[in-house]
Amino acid sequence: MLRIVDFSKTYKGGKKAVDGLNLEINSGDIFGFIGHNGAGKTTTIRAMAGVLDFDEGDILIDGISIKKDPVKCKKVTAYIPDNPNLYEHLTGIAYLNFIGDIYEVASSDREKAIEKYAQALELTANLGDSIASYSHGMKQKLAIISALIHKPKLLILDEPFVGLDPKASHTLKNIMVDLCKEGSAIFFSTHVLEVAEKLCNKIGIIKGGKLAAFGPTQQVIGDSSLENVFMDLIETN
Ligand SMILES: Nc1ncnc2c1ncn2[C@@H]1O[C@H](COP(=O)(O)OP(=O)(O)OP(=O)(O)O)[C@@H](O)[C@H]1O
Repeated sequence: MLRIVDFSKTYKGGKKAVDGLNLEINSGDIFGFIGHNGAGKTTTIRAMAGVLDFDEGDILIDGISIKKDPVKCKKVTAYIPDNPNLYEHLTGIAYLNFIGDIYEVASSDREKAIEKYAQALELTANLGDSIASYSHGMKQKLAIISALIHKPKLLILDEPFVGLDPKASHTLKNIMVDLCKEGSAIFFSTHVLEVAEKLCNKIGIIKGGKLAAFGPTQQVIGDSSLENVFMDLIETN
């Protein structure tokens, strides 16, 4: 579903944020992308989502290069940034319908998805309100619902649990598990290692722009814990 091949990104000014990254995620995988601040997670995620240009390597979604056909890739992908920028002057429901229109989701499918996820995330009563009146967590919930309307084959989330209350975090985890059971793949970054350890069947640890560990969670962790493995990797040069 996702193949990252020799991907590197150097920002203007010469900062090489990601250096020769290779990894592969399949349908049904929940992949947790771990790394210290500035390790290169958001850079990778933004390139995957088609919102950041890059010169070196390629990123293939469902077999299609994000460089060669970004529109086709975006049709099967949903991306929730760490700080979603929503259209504040719209109501929640108008925003969801706007996204449904962009992805050409039939109105009955759209209504079902909105009802299901708004109820699960307890946002139904607020959908008629303007987004400008939403709290940070409510905006995040709306962004999550909007990402699920077209049933993406690849769901990309940057720090999805930050700002969500414990119940909403629990609900989101269940939604992620269900989505993967239905054949989607999920790629998310997090600093919450306990969540990654419990939720993910695959883990990648990025350090200084390079992949320091990658594989099935059990293989990466062994007899240790993700926290211990992470600390060992980060502290060795
Ligand atoms: N627009 C930019 N211009 C120049 N350098 C950048 C830019 N964006 C990120 N960087 C640099 O690239 C490196 C990787 O940043 P990135 O945002 O990908 O890290 P991250 O792993 O997501 O970090 P965090 O956990 O703090 O969100 C950092 O050294 C950062 O300073």
